[in-house]
Amino acid sequence: MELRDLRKSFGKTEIIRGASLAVNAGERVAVIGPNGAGKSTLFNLISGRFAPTSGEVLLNGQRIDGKRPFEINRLGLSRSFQITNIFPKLSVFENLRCGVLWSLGYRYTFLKFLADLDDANERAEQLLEMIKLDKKRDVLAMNLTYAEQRALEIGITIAGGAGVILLDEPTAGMSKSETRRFIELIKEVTVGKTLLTVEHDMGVVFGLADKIAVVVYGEVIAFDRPEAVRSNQRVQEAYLGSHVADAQVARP
Ligand SMILES: Nc1ncnc2c1ncn2[C@@H]1O[C@H](COP(=O)(O)OP(=O)(O)OP(=O)(O)O)[C@@H](O)[C@H]1O
Repeated sequence: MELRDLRKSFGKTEIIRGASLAVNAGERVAVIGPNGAGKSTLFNLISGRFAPTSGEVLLNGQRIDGKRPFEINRLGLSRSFQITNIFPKLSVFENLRCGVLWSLGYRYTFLKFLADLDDANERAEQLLEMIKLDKKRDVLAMNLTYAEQRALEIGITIAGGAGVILLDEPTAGMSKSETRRFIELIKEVTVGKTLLTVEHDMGVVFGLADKIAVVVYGEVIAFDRPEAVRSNQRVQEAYLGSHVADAQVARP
């Protein structure tokens, strides 16, 4: 997955200001940066929610910028849409099956649907075990705990077998012990896949990431192994600068 001099303006304000990044297949990357730096906007550009103002996004060497989210999904990039994407009144198994069928391109093609239903059921059963919710197979999604719902969301995200997975703060709102377990789960289900997460929690960053991309004012100012990023002068200055700025804003 590669970004080349990516730019995005909202009105007259340039929010993404020439971001470049080359993520190798199979790497787990945490995208960090101060509030408002443009991390979510970058994810929106990669997943096709927004079209860039200029620059390129490549997936497996193919340009995907300007394509629609479902087209990008079919090309092998899947983004978690948080728990709003879960059907609360369907069971865990049914939610996963929907994820599988959607990824196979089903909408209302009923005959095709019936022919392939066995495969979808089998895949949904596999996913159920992968996200460790097999004991909750027939529980309605709305009756799961928060952490279980987030696990289900990951299951739906990986349902189609995409090679590149984007997760936006996957452990947000979890307790420390839930977070620890969840990091392990994410690692397990993304083995061999390329993973990008937007993350604020440094425990998650260092527990999960092979590499860290630091976004500041719409640019990737560092992209390296965690230890190297930690000692990077520019990163320290950017974080210190933003903390000082926050503290000044916070002062009455
Ligand atoms: N659709 C939009 N229209 C106008 N401005 C936007 C839009 N989306 C984001 N922005 C602006 O772009 C800037 C970057 O926002 P973004 O959400 O990408 O930052 P972030 O790094 O994800 O922040 P946080 O860590 O707080 O989630 C912000 O100033 C935000 O107000």
